[in-house]
Amino acid sequence: MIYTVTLNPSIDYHVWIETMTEGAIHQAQKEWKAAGGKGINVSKVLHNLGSASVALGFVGGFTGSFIRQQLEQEGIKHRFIPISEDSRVNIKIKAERETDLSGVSPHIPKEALKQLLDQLDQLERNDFLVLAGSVPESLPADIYRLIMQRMNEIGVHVILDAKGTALGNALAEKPFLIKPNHHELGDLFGVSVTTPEDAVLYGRRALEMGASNAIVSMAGDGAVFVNRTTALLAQFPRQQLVNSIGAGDSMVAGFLYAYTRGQGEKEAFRYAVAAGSTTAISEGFCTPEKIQAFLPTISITEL
Ligand SMILES: Nc1ncnc2c1ncn2[C@@H]1O[C@H](COP(=O)(O)OP(=O)(O)O)[C@@H](O)[C@H]1O
Ligand SMILES: O=P(O)(O)OC[C@H]1O[C@](O)(COP(=O)(O)O)[C@@H](O)[C@@H]1O
Repeated sequence: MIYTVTLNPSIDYHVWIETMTEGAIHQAQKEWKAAGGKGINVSKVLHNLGSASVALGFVGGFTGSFIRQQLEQEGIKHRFIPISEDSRVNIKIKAERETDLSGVSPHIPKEALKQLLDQLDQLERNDFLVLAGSVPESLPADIYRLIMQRMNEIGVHVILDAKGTALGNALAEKPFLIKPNHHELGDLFGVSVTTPEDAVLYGRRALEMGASNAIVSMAGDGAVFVNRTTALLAQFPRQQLVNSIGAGDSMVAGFLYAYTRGQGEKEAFRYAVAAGSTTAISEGFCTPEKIQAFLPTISITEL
């Protein structure tokens, strides 16, 4: 079974305005509200592709009720732990460029964390667990590392999509896959990652620190896959970005979908890129049809 953990779910409030002017009152032209947070997005994309998963994490208040309801309406299984404070709202303003405003995280009580750890202790050998997104301040900063230590005892494969210290200190627990974007990978090593060659170099450093596989996404410039034996670059024809939200999460879901259906790393990587890109160039998340149409446009070369 595939499980996703979202420690900090959100309602993503997407709003379209013509021009953003500081200090002005803006009239929205269009809006769209979706249950979000990285693990939840991975569960949504897996569901679109026909793979079941169970979404775990903390939700609370009226915003938490919306998140639960939306997953239930879409037929996505969840075992969220209730908390008393409201889940956050993340605002995505689409004008000439996109501007994001992430809401304040709710407090996660110690008992709620214990409940999550108890749930995770029930996972079974060879399950896949996606740990994705930011860590609320009330949780230990090394929570992903602590969870992974427990998962390693069971034999669960962990996919980690995190940044900063939450990523850095969890690498030693040997995640099966990490998916930093090039900025996040650069931040980890205090450098700037701007070319595929940089992505291979620093992706390999992340492997030396413990990861088994790494996808380094580079937005419209493609993506790099590295493990101990291979380094691949995926490229595709440049297209107009429509929605960057959830593109990275779609990559994680795409890789997992293809890999758990027996595809090798190269084909799973190709599928991941097609999933990420079709989310990025259309409204709403990727679908199997859009992915199938995009796959032949991707070229994969060895670096
Ligand atoms: N303008 C674009 N055109 C096509 N694909 C894109 C574009 N922007 C992003 N993507 C796809 O989404 C993936 C993830 O985007 P990126 O911005 O690197 O990650 P994240 O969303 O995690 O920050 C990229 O590797 C690529 O496949
Ligand atoms: O937990 P974080 O890092 O604040 O990110 C949460 C945000 O990331 C998203 O999951 C989108 O992530 P990506 O664009 O990286 O795929 C949004 O749904 C959510 O608002």
